[in-house]
Amino acid sequence: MPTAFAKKESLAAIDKKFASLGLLEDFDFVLHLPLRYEDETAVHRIGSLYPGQMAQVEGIVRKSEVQIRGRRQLVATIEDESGQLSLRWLHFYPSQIKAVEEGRLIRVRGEVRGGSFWGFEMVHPKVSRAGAPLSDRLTPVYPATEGLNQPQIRKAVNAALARVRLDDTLPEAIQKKYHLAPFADSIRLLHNPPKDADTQSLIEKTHPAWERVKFDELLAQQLAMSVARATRQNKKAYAMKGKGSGLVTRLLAQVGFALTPAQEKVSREILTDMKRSYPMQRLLQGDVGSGKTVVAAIAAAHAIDQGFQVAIMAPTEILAEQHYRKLSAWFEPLGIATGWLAGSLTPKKKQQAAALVADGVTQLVVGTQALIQQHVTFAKLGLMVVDEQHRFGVGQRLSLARKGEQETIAPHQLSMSATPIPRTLAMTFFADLDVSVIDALPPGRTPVVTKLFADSRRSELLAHVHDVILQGRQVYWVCPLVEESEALQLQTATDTFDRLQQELSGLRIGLLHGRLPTQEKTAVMTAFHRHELDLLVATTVIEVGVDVPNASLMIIEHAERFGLAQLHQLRGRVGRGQNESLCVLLYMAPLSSVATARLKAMYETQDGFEIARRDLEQRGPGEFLGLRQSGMALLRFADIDEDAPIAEQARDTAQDLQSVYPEAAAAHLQRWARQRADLLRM
Ligand SMILES: Nc1ncnc2c1ncn2[C@@H]1O[C@H](COP(=O)(O)OP(=O)(O)OP(=O)(O)O)[C@@H](O)[C@H]1O
Repeated sequence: MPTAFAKKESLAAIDKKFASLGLLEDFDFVLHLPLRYEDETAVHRIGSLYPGQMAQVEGIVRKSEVQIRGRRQLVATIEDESGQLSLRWLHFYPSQIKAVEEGRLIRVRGEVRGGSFWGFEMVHPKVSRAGAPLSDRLTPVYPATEGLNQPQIRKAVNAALARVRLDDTLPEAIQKKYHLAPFADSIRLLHNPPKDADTQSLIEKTHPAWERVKFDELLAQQLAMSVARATRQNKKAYAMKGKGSGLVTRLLAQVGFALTPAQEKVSREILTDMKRSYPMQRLLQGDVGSGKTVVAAIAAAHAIDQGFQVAIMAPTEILAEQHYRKLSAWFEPLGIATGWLAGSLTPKKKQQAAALVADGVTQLVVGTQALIQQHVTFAKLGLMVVDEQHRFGVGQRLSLARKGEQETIAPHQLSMSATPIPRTLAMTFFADLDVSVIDALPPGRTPVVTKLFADSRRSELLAHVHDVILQGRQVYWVCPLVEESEALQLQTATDTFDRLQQELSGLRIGLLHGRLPTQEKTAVMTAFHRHELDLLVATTVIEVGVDVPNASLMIIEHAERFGLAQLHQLRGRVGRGQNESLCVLLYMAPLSSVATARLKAMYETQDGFEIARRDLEQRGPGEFLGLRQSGMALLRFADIDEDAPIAEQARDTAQDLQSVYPEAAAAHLQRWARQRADLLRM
């Protein structure tokens, strides 16, 4: 009896371990696909080994001894007719010493390392009897966890495979169209590769069976996004259809310029959304300096005019502060109560600001993520504008989504981004959003001239800086990016500042970097805005959104260290006024070919979409969209970079399925998205 009891106990413990891997139901096991495969189907010749290879060889033990080299270790050498291989164990039992006694013929398996003077070696290889029958198929290796071994997982997977039906969710027509392997065959093959399977393509995940699985996963993602969209359309929002008092018109008179046709078009799209009784979820894209702020202000004016509150959130205080400055200058004279809520406020001030928001006194509140903290409540939030949403972390985005959901009536949401996302990519990865694009710059902009300068021409450049400042303009000097170390980055910024103060004595120079206390940051930025500073030495904190039209010269030091999108954003800080502007990319020769291509792109074009296209070419969508850092890449099998073509097919298929085979779409989503629906929605 005690043994049976113990067995039962341990089964429960194993189930718990499986559960920790997300394996609860049969289908979870079915989709628990191998991480990789081990190839135990062949014995390699020692002479053919290469470093990094997982290999299996047979040979005679020529030498075997326990050595004390720093620590006690068992070292052996085996030999076949093609060469010799060293074996080493740092932990070993007496039985292992015996297993590699000199003169024995053994089989070993492990990773080939080294290539030193002594040749290749294997550390802690598995030893078995030479001449034992070879496996006739690849051995799957599954994602595991502490306390679960491969045979246990294999057994559980195969048991699940025997129980479930692996019906194909995809209609035959679709399978044919994209030459997809059947689902059931693919799954069985991946768990138990047959003898004649193409080993290489299984290991590299290019086998048709893998392609089918990736296709299905990406399809599920696409379907989930479109379900998210449908769900949103079933939610309630305030339909802002009233006539209002003409606040939008008064705002437009206040801003002092006429909208461009592009701004008019996107404003119309946004206002149309806000008149609907389900929440808007629109992404407003516009190249740097294209004038997104005024469009957000129009949306805000429309909501406020109908009695709603508006929140505008930006990822950094500098950016939020600037929005606040601009929007309050527009709205306050019109009698609209604006508020400011950011982390740097004293607790008391924060509380006061939050109380005014909660009471509905504040009509327009601007701030950072402090706006979505739990204790902040709104009397009647009608519109939430989020600038540069992709810069917020996943957690913040989730709480943003939830903030809306808590209310029975969700606010309309407008996201803004200065990263032009190529259309196919946007359709693939933001399929649940509507997208508006401001595709032309405001009039009267003189294009920024971009010049490449080798660092050796620095003194020439300093003379030019002097001239520009004497003409009453302002200058940005962007410090080199030091990605590896924030401390070093800071040091570089301070050094540059000190050096420029000497080189350009008599000029008013300020320093702005991420580590400054917020109040100082604000003070420096305000001084630059008011033209109390001539030159601003800055790190990339100024990358997004900073808008000082009088600044007409930008110098980017060590431009070769920056990414293309980043250079474009930085350059966008100048050329915002009437003055002719210049952006100087200072580089340190010699340049790598990638850096040359990047700088050349900057020199050749100013079109954000073209730059984005080239950036995408160089970096791939994962890096481009920042999905890796943001944790948005929630795919288990597909890779958004390598499998982008499959993602596009999946996107088209999702549309086909929903319109022609809605049942198949539902079944597919059910199969894949059961535990992931919450995450996929992001
Ligand atoms: N229609 C227009 N006519 C003239 N000037 C405009 C117009 N629209 C916007 N501007 C001005 O252009 C500048 C850039 O606008 P804004 O700051 O809104 O750009 P943005 O799209 O937010 O760019 P970024 O992403 O770089 O912050 C501002 O100084 C703004 O006042």
